[in-house]
Amino acid sequence: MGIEKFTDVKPSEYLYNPEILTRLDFSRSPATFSPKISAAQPGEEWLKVRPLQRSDYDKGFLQLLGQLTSVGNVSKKQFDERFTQMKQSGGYYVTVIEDTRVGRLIGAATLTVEQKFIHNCSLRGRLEDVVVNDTYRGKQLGKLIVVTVSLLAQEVGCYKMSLDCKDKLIKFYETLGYKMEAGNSNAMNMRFEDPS
Ligand SMILES: CC(=O)SCCNC(=O)CCNC(=O)[C@H](O)C(C)(C)COP(=O)(O)OP(=O)(O)OC[C@H]1O[C@@H](n2cnc3c(N)ncnc32)[C@H](O)[C@@H]1OP(=O)(O)O
Repeated sequence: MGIEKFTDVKPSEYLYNPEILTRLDFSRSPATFSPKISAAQPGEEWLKVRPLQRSDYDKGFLQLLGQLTSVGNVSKKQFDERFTQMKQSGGYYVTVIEDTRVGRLIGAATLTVEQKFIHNCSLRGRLEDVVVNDTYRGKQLGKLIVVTVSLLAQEVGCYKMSLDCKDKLIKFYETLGYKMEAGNSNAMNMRFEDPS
């Protein structure tokens, strides 16, 4: 298994430049992998970590997200339009793991990058929509996809990365370098209408 070259698909079909994934240094993460794996070398020949592609509509991307939350009935046209909008606006790093034996997506996580004026026009990352297909869980793929997008945040210049999660996942994220900050770890929401 070698470092992926990403030459099989036209660059325009990727949501972001895939080459950036080959540069991530997994030794910078506090996560422990046993055996050792990384985005470039995910441990099996048939596993590929890569940016979302336009054609992933047909590789079960929305069904995978359906294991995280309600997705609704998104048509191929809607998916295509959203993909184009995300690509044009930049700052959306939807990252997936594919089982190439079956051509299906089995893991996903998103880094979104907010542009700020504060902190000297800084960038802040948010970790969103983390999911691993239930038949593939417990094999380090959750850690792999979260560490991948967290290192990606650092690589693109974010000064911090934040997430919201259920209480039972706090330990999982702590092992990957996320911390509850005393007096500053409350998530609050104002809900408008149910989008699904
Ligand atoms: C920011 C957000 O998006 S939060 C939303 C997170 N996503 C979800 O809840 C969707 C449903 N759940 C999932 O998709 C998966 O269970 C994930 C992504 C949370 C974890 O994926 P997995 O591939 O099973 O994780 P992985 O095998 O890398 O597990 C890493 C460690 O976390 C622990 N862990 C994994 N899932 C959970 C869980 N739900 N609760 C507690 N601990 C967990 C594992 O026991 C493992 O511990 P170990 O390293 O000591 O053995």
